[in-house]
Amino acid sequence: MATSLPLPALMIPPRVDLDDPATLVRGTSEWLRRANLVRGALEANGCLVVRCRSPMPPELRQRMLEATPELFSFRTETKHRIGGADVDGPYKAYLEKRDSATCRYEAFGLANADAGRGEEARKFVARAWPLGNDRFLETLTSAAGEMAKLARVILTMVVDSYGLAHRSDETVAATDTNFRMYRYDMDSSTRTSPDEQPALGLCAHVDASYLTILFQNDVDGFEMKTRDGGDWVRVPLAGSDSLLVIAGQPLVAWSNGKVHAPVHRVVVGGQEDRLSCGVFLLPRKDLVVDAPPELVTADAPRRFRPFGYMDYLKFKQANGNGEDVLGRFAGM
Ligand SMILES: O=C(O)CCC(=O)C(=O)O
Ligand SMILES: [Fe+2]
Repeated sequence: MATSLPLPALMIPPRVDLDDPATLVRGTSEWLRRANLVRGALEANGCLVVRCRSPMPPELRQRMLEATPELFSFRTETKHRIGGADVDGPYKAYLEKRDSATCRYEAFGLANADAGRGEEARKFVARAWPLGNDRFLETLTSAAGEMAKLARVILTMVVDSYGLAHRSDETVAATDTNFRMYRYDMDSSTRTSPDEQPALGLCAHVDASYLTILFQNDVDGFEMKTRDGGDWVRVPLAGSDSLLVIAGQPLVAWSNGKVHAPVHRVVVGGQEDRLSCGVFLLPRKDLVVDAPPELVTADAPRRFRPFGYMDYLKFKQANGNGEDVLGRFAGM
């Protein structure tokens, strides 16, 4: 007989309406009001939902999610070839984790799909479909590009909201993006039986991005810890016109500890694959991550030493994914 599964408490993140950031004019009181809401949410629990139909329309999300199963249906060797050369750091070009009871997902990553003339996306699609797949290419280029745009708008809002509008452009310019597509696989070999506990799809971790923005199909499973600790809480699906925004540790360091980067994980256990996509807005590889002098004051003494982003990634890879990793690496 099926046992009832313990359901985690729900955590409803604050929602901020950024329905069309293009109509939000930087520097206006309306821009600043919403920027303050975004920053407040990132400081409180490192997490918010943004309502956004442009630049990332629901229709494009839908198209992207519908396109990914075809990509995941290639043979494993082909998937590694499609992924291309591994990029440095945690965001591998193609990653498969299904070997243990603790993780079961696979993901494709695409660095800077929005840069230049979309060369990276074109190469990616050509590796998968040597004869071309214009529809997939268009979907991938648009989705990755629009998500990157949105992530940069949100980072601009955060920096502006600290009263540091004069630093926003340089901060945002010194970023890379990585667009990722995930499948939490519920195929017959890994499917949980009805009386089995839900399994971890993605282990508990903190993100190595400034910001991560996610959307998914209608299979939930995203769980996090709030700033005050305690049990895991489940974040409900954001809804078809909304996206989930999470802060990562580089933003904690940049904000001198004001922003919180939540530990989060994905729990799966239903009968249906969970598909998700997201953009990671990352400090550029050569960047020294440091809090701006305005955020280091007598009342808020320096929390972290300046550090090279790549050095942080290497440390994180070697020393685990926990919340304490930034403090151990760069804490003062
Ligand atoms: O798939 C998801 O919803 C979460 C992915 C995630 O947390 C990550 O890759 O860092
Ligand atoms: Fe994450």
